[in-house]
Amino acid sequence: MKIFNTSQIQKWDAYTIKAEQITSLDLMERAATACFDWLTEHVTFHNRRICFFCGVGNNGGDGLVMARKCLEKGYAVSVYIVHFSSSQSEDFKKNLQRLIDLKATINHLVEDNSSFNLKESDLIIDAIFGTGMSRDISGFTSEIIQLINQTGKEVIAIDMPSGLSTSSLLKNDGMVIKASTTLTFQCPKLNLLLPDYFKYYGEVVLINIGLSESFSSVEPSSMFYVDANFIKSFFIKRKKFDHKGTFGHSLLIGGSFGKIGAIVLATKAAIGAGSGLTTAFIPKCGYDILQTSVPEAMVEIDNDLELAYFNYKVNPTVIGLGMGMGTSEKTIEGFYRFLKHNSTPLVIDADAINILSKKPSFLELLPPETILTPHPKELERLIGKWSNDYEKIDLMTDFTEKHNCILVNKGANTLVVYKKEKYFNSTGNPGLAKGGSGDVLTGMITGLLAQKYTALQASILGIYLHGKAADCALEKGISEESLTASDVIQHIDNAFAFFSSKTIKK
Ligand SMILES: NC(=O)C1=CN([C@@H]2O[C@H](COP(=O)(O)OP(=O)(O)OC[C@H]3O[C@@H](n4cnc5c(N)ncnc54)[C@H](OP(=O)(O)O)[C@@H]3O)[C@@H](O)[C@H]2O)[C@@H](O)CC1
Ligand SMILES: Nc1ncnc2c1ncn2[C@@H]1O[C@H](COP(=O)(O)OP(=O)(O)O)[C@@H](O)[C@H]1O
Ligand SMILES: [K+]
Repeated sequence: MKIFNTSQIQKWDAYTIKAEQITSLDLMERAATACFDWLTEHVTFHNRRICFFCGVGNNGGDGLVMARKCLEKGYAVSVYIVHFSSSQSEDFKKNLQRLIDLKATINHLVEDNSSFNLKESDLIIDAIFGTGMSRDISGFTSEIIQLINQTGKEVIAIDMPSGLSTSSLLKNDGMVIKASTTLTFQCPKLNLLLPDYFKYYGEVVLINIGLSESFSSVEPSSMFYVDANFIKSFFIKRKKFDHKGTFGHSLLIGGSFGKIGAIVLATKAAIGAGSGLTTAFIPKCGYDILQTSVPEAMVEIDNDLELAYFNYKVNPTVIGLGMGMGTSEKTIEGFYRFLKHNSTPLVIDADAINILSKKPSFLELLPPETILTPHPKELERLIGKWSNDYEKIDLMTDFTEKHNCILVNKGANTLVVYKKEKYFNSTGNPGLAKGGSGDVLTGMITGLLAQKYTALQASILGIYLHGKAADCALEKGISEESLTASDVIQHIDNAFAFFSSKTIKK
């Protein structure tokens, strides 16, 4: 799914209105009804008042429609109109009249009279500003936002938490509604994916309001939300006469004394992701462990306790390396010699990234489109510090352009950057925040790259399937707390089941 900015969203709304021959009022009714339906499924109305804080633009209009729907159901409702401007949108005015016709009590919040009283059990709906927020909020509107935040009550934001733009840096931290949930229309917005603003948007729910697909398929964007449909657009199904040679040979290089588990996990994950043949190249001390725990893999050995010579014999299609590798002098020297002679596509993780950070000259030796999978700390060592997410994305862009590589910044909504293109993951959960999860991801990406995927496709498919496998594990009853990296590997088949034609039901 493409990620659009405010002006593109406005164009999308207008295009849909024209294509479907509906009015903007109809579209507002549709959007607000979808939010109301979500509320009725997810919120308890018993012994509770729903307080709608509405601006005077179309976002406020959405709030008014929802308030009307609540009143029609007999729910307790209070409506507060925040008069931040003397001009009101036409659809706002029409919906205000419909609410007045229902004899609803409307509270008007203006510069000199902006106080309101909330009760303990009140639920707040934030419909002050949506995608039309175009400048810093000031005056009594900012006071209202601060007062709402101070109540500490549950807030559900409509489209955007008021005060947060769709896709520009927030200059005035603190002047934004802190929502526990944001019901955003049709597609995610950049600012609803960035870690910096999580404290404002909370859980993000995509509300389908039926905007025209023909618009989104032609409107250009360099930012994408990686969901199932996106994966389907390039997923390769297996054919009857395919054989193990069709799916490449993955070589996983890593491990050191005490960290053989990392390479075991990565090797299993490469096999689980569909690698045709898989070899692990490890220090001698891990030989029995690997042969016993991953009988499907071949094993070659290096020095006793750590990697030093990188003298494997196989001729792989792709190499994934760094997991549990350590950063001893001997390993660094061996890694350098390896890079000097290697031309096989690479997936680089963990200690191998740390070595590249220590020895930036090694970066020149990477083959084109090498995939690097740093977690935030490893990323910082590699590209330097950033003061906000926008700066981080700029630094990542520059780095990938300079070194012709792909960066996979791991975490919630893992971000893949390849030059101007940005891909945000939609799958995964905090159960993945545990040692070993990243080793599984590297193994999966390596196994996918060994097949017929491009480096960018393998990265995107890898992050999606990895997160999806973790989500499937939770659906099977495993808790976020107890989820292990091995559970993720065991559920890779469930993740594939969404795309693959033949699946095994567990
Ligand atoms: N279009 C459609 O068909 C549909 C739209 N939908 C809904 O509409 C929302 C977008 O509505 P919107 O464009 O009216 O913008 P909104 O966020 O309500 O605010 C606009 C007002 O705020 C003002 N303003 C801005 N910044 C300000 C500031 N800092 N301080 C003070 N004022 C400020 C701005 O003034 P201006 O910049 O024009 O001077 C203008 O008056 C969207 O999020 C969704 O909820 C859905 O119903 C689906 C169909
Ligand atoms: N809160 C979270 N939500 C979703 N995914 C997460 C979260 N925390 C971590 N992950 C995922 O778990 C993996 C952790 O990788 P990493 O930090 O390298 O772990 P390790 O090195 O211990 O294996 C990454 O794929 C990351 O995207
Ligand atoms: K809002």
